[in-house]
Amino acid sequence: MNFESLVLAVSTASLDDEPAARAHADAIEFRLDRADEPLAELDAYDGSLPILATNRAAWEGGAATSNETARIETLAAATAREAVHAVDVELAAIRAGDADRVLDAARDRDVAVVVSIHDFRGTPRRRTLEALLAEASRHGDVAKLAVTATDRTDTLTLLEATHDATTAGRTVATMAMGSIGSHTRVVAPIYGSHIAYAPLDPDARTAPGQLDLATLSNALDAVGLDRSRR
Ligand SMILES: O=C1C[C@@](O)(C(=O)O)C[C@@H](O)[C@@H]1O
Repeated sequence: MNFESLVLAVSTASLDDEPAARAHADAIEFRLDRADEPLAELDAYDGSLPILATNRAAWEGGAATSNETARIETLAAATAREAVHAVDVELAAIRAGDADRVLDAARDRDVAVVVSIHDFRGTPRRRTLEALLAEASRHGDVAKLAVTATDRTDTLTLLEATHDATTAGRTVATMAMGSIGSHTRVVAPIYGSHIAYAPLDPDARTAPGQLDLATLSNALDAVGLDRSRR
């Protein structure tokens, strides 16, 4: 997965979405936490899109119900599958000292690490966002920050933090969740966000305010963004 340009990832609980997503997506974000048999699905996968594996903890808005050790172990096991080019690990899990297994496995197998932060309540101030992106950058290849916008000032704060982090040489992925933040899914990549997420179907959103895959893909192309597979 080439994070030098923008990666549009279709977010999904099923790898069966790959053929339909291929026309628009550069990668699959496979939500292991939403799948019944994620490792078996990975074993059976024969699609062409590279996979970013996410096993989102319930405490970070995900559906993983296993204990933390098992959750991280599943993610570490995913790094052994050839199609898995990147894994998503929460900054909070790294801070807690729970993520070493997956960080080590990813390093050994040359799998990229996306270090993620989600704020489902609001948008902290710009300096806090910059500090979070700087901290996440120290642990992985991409620092990902999803905040919740409750007014337009929040979206501007997110875009400024994205621009500052990019100017400082960090590789980031950012978005403002919620309907007010929807447009940041198109605009944040202009300011340096390197991953955009979209469900194949609007009904299968994995976060509030997401645009569907075809809509986001067309919008990103319309504003002239350089995409990783194109
Ligand atoms: O962290 C992210 C970003 C996201 O929350 C979004 O807002 O698009 C969607 C999630 O599937 C993904 O893991």
